[in-house]
Amino acid sequence: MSKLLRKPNPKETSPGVINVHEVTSENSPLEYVGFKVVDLAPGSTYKEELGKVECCIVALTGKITVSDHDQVFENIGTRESVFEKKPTDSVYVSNDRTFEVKAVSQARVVLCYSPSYKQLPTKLIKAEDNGIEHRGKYSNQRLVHNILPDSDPSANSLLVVEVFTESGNWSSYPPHKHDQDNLPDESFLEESYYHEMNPRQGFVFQRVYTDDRSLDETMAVENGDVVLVPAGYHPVGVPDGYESYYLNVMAGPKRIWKFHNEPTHEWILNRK
Ligand SMILES: O=C(O)C[C@@H](O)[C@H](O)C(=O)CO
Repeated sequence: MSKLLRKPNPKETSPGVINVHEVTSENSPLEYVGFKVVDLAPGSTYKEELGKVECCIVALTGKITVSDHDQVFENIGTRESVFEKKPTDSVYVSNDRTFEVKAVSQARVVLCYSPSYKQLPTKLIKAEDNGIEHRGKYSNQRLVHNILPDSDPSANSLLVVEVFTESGNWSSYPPHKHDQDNLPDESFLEESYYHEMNPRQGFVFQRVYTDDRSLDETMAVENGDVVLVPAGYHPVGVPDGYESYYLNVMAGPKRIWKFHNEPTHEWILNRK
């Protein structure tokens, strides 16, 4: 059984609030990245008191109202399905605060966590503030929405990005890693992948492997699964006929995304 692949495990934690995934440092190999997926029925409320962690609340689908008890962000969220391929709204809440998420409509919310000690202002990250990038060529094309990139100083550790990969294409490819705290050449960042596919019966393949192959897992990933990347290269391949979506959370000791491509495959980038 894979140590890195997590299947949805829905549990109702309060009326209308279903915890679909929960990745913590206690139940995973990750120390810097925590992650939850929560489904909310209309009118239901998820509440949380943050300790020494910061949180980025992503309105994945549906409409929500978020409050940190000082500010209220009403009716945020822009899409019914991630495959509308438009950016969505998120809210950054710093350590030692409490927050509430109330569902205006049926909603799926992603909560991204990382340890944090210096309190920062709560911030609404509007859909229109997401940086949009088209990366790659040939069968290596993907669309990226940068929700919390390292160029945005709103968080202490968290980096959050969503990636759409077309049918028959590859992403997080050529294989790259960020598992050495060796700046300026490479940063150490753990990573989580929350996956969806369109149509939903699809699957993708993700391999997570280190140079010495002490970690080498190739996973068949289905709709709603989470893949953990404590270290190593982590490419994703998408079969013909299916589109792939994933949301990445990255965090580590320094908030810099500096990756290292696997040298044997770097030629992929240099094709004319
Ligand atoms: O460009 C991509 O294919 C997405 C990846 O960069 C992904 O966000 C990742 O692997 C981050 O390290």
